Parts: sequence; structure tokens; C-alpha cells
Amino acid sequence: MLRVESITYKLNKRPLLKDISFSIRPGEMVALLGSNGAGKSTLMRLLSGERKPESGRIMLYGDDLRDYKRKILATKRAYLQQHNPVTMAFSVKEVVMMGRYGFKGLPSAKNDETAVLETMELCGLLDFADRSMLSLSGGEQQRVHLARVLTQLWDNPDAVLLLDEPTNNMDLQFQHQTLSIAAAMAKKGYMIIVVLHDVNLAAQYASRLIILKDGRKWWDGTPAQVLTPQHIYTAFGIHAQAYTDQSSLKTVIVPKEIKLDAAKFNSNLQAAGQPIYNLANTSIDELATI
Ligand SMILES: Nc1ncnc2c1ncn2[C@@H]1O[C@H](COP(=O)(O)OP(=O)(O)OP(=O)(O)O)[C@@H](O)[C@H]1O
Repeated sequence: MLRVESITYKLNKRPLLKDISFSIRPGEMVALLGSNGAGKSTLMRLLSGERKPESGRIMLYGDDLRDYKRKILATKRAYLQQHNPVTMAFSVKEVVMMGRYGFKGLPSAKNDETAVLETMELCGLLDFADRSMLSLSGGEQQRVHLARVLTQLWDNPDAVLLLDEPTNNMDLQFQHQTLSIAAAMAKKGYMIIVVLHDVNLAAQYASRLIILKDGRKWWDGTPAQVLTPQHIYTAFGIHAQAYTDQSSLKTVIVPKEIKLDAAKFNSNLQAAGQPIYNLANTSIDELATI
């Protein structure tokens, strides 16, 4: 069980996370949603140990994360960051194998080769094994990083997997493949926390959703409880309808098309002392009527 107890986090005195508490049981897959800047990645950085909470604590199976030995924690928690820049010409297989570096000297090191091959197969990478990372497309690189973090936890089903926007740059098939891998791992007992922007993907694959807004946890529950039109409007400022798909019984959100709000843009520009013409010499009033 992972328990987040009333954590707060400030950067340069600005509170980025405020009094956040929740727990996750083995077998749960929780999607973290919220608008840009809501605090999702910051929360993931705290869960990953990259940053420390200002107050509160994060407990894993009853022990504070800060009390774990680094090597043990590497077998219990893996983190796919939002951005994974590649600057050196490692091969795909070498990058995936990096997920096992923490196992040197541990009994599970004997599983390294199997873990690498199985996760590469799962992420559609076997044909790429010897390719340089620098030669891959954005979506292919993302699949390699996903395989790397899966490899890290491959033989430890009571671990926590933190995925920050894992479907970035992926095509439709691999977005679904990635989330179905995560959901299957949850069924095996892993605790999964995944940051997503696509609320429908979240509703399709996660058993539970948490919405953050302005650094606070606003809603936490099943997709049907959390994804109501009112909540969507409060969290994202967009009108939407919510349905239950009759064949899958999953919640589906259909956002309403938005029109540019010319009056708002014009008054903001005027307040900033700018003329009201900008894009290609077209007034925003004209753009809004196109
Ligand atoms: N190093 C930093 N310096 C200043 N502000 C920061 C820094 N890191 C994060 N922030 C601010 O903290 C807030 C939360 O950022 P965070 O990256 O957690 O948001 P997010 O919910 O993951 O957003 P997104 O959906 O855009 O990825 C944002 O307003 C961001 O600008």
C-alpha cells in the first residue's frame, strides 16, 4: 500500500502542492488528471523521491520512503518522467537494460536478460534492439523509456509504477497498448499512478481518477464519479457531456467545441496596451467568426 499523508510542497515560497492525501492499494491503477500547471508532475516528482515534501510524508508498505535504502527502493518503485531527452547514441537494448542497473549484486539480477527481452517484445521493440536511440522517432523513443521502467520492476509485482504522460508522442495504437500494459500490471498487483491528459483514455483504463486543481486534490473516485460535466468544467474550463458507453459501460466524455472568445482576447490585449490586431493582420473578431 502507498499512502500519501497530507503533503505540501513549495518552490521559492510559492505553494505548488497543498495538503494532498490519498492511498493506493496493490492492484489499483489511478490516473492523475488536471489542467496544465495543476501540479501533477510535481506530485509525481515527490512520489519518485526526486523532490522532498515540505511537510507530510509518503509511506510505502508502512515505512516512510525516506527511510528506504536506495537499492531496495529501486526494486519497489520506478518512474517514467514526462520528458526523457536522449543525447547519446546508446542502442535501444542498452537503454532498456539501464532499468536493471540497480539490481547488480541482488539475486534478481539473474532475470535481467529475460526482463529486457519480455518488455522489449511488449513495447514492440524487438526489431529495434540494436538501433541507436538518436535514430528513433519521438514515439519510438518513448516506447524504449517505457520498456526501461517496466524492466526495472518486471519481477516485483508489489512495486509502484509512476508514469508521467507515458503516451506522449505515441500513435493511437501504442497509446492504448501502453495503458493496457499498465492495466494488466495492476491486475498482477502493481500499484500504478499515471498522469494523463486524455480523460477518455483515463476512464477506459484506470480504476480510479484523481483530479488536481491549483495544487489541491479536488476529486478522487471512479471514472463515473469523477468525470461529471460539472467537474470537467471546474477543472478544465470546458463544457462537456458525459455518457456511459453501452457496450463497455465505460464513461465517455465529449467536449463541446469552443469558439474563440474575441471580446475576452481584445479586452486583455487592450489592458496590456496592445493593438487588437495580431495574427497575420487579422483581427481576433474576424478569426472568431471564421
Ligand atoms: N522549477 C520550477 N520553477 C518555477 N515554477 C515551477 C517549476 N516547476 C514547476 N513549476 C510550476 O509549478 C506548477 C505545477 O507544475 P507541474 O509541472 O507540476 O504541472 P502539471 O500539472 O504537471 O502541468 P502539465 O499538464 O502542463 O504538465 C506550474 O505552475 C509550474 O509553472
